[in-house]
Amino acid sequence: MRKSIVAGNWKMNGSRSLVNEFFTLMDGVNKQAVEVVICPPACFISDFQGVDFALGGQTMSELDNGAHTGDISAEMLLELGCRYVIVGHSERREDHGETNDMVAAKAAKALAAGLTPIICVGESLQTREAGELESFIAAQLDALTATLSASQLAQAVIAYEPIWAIGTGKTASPEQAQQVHAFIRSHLAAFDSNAAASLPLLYGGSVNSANAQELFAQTDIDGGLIGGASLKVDEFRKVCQAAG
Ligand SMILES: O=C(CO)COP(=O)(O)O
Repeated sequence: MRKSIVAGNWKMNGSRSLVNEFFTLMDGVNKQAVEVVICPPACFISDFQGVDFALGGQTMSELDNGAHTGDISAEMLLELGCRYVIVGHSERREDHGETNDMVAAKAAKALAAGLTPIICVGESLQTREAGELESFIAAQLDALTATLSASQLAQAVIAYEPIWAIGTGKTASPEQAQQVHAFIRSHLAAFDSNAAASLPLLYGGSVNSANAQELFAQTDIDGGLIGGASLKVDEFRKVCQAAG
């Protein structure tokens, strides 16, 4: 049985008062059935001390330390109590020029340090309409399998986030999402069938309490990576409940 995971990516949103509202998040959520993760801006991570859900960073450096202004290391995230870190979000790829190889290096560094990377992949509308969806995602996955061992891959999480569905209110249909998740799993199976079968695959892109249940019910969808709907505690709790 693969683990169900619902991760909230706050992006560059939130405040200390929003953090305080999230101390009740797990009321009525079945903790045995779903692993809940909040990835706030790094400056708020330590304000979550004592919560009964997991914490994650939104990005990290592939380097250990040094003269890299503004960056944060795996060790620092661990020291703040994180167990997860998002790597390769399309917004990082676009805003900060992160390449497939850089994302793979970050994932490898996270795993070596003992963090679970939530590795994001996903295509733009232009790529999808050009019929290049599978080759585009295959290239993103191939960079990972060129860098990670099979046992490392088995400890990672992959999130499929079609760029055209992020923050647009335009969710992939459950069938569209399932189709890509099945492709990801079968592509990774050529590298290592055990890792491909056991790896949690999350869907992200305009998930909310109204559509979560149907998405999470798909065979190869093991939970979600949630943006906008993770900023309201009542709404996010319902999304977590839909996975458990
Ligand atoms: O990018 C996302 C999560 O990482 C998805 O964002 P939305 O849920 O706001 O579409």
